[in-house]
Amino acid sequence: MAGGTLHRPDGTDDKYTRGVVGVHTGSDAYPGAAVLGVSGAARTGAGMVRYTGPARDAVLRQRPETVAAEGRVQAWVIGSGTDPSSRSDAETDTLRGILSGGLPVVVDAGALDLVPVLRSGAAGEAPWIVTPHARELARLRTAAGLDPAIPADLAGRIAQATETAAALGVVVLSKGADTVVAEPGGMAVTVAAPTSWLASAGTGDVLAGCLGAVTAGVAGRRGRATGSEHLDGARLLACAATAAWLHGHAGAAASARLAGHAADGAPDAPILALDVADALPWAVARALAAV
Ligand SMILES: NC(=O)C1=CN([C@@H]2O[C@H](COP(=O)(O)OP(=O)(O)OC[C@H]3O[C@@H](n4cnc5c(N)ncnc54)[C@H](O)[C@@H]3O)[C@@H](O)[C@H]2O)[C@@H](O)CC1
Ligand SMILES: Nc1ncnc2c1ncn2[C@@H]1O[C@H](COP(=O)(O)OP(=O)(O)O)[C@@H](O)[C@H]1O
Repeated sequence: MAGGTLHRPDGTDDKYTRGVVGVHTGSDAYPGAAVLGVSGAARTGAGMVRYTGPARDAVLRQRPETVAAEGRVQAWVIGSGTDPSSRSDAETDTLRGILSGGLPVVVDAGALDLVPVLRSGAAGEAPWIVTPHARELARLRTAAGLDPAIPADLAGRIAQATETAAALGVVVLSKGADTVVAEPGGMAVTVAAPTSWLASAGTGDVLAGCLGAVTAGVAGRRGRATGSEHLDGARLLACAATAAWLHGHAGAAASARLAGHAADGAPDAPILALDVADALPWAVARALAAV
């Protein structure tokens, strides 16, 4: 699963070959989502996380290694912790600029509304991974002229994600206990979460950051190897599946750790989103050990 998408740095690497993630998320209403996404990206092993959104102070308090300045980026994360109904025109212009920049973009939560607007009638594919939960996917499908009904079973969710990916020309990561990833060419992968303690506020923000880091890393290494950092749908699908796996296993590891590996065998405990971010290095180590 992690073969080709994760990489143990060696003596030839620097922070740019390891991937720079640009995170433009959060708002006055939801600064925590920015902290969670930046933490998810940093803990997945990004070479650098740049943060360009409005929650700078909160982000730097939690993660002082974050670079809060514009500069080179290999993949973006946008939308987490934002509400399109209160977005300013200037902010919409900023998001449109990121989306039209040609780099991979993880599009979450409050930026999802821009995807059908920009992709309707557009030719080819865009290097974007949209990360809706069930209700956000229904909204996205309504805006794209597709049936918004939430499917009753996994087969229906796979068909729905595949259809959405083809219609919009983007990769779709449909969140839930089973995360379904589909790309515009028709390939789809399902990643089952090993724990449902993940169903708590903010874990999706951590996933978006984790996915940004995996994607930036793949783009950075591809750029060094081939001179082009472009990632097609199949590569973006592999990044998304890897991030879903890392996120799920980080959640399970955090849950087991917080249960204290109790002598009576109690295997798991509630987790918070930041616990998931903090356990991501363990999941990366486990995935790399399996390559
Ligand atoms: N600490 C923070 O700052 C956090 C900020 N968050 C942000 O809060 C904003 C609103 O997020 P919401 O997800 O509540 O927004 P939505 O407006 O999409 O969700 C609201 C409604 O959607 C339904 N819904 C939510 N998740 C669902 C699911 N998985 N399946 C089916 N229906 C579902 C529920 O009925 C809920 O009342 C987003 O921008 C998000 O990024 C959240 O991520 C939580 C943590
Ligand atoms: N029942 C569940 N079992 C396992 N994982 C779940 C379950 N429900 C949600 N998740 C995962 O938790 C995360 C929730 O993300 P999201 O709905 O965006 O929440 P938030 O916006 O609060 O971060 C996703 O990664 C999703 O796949």
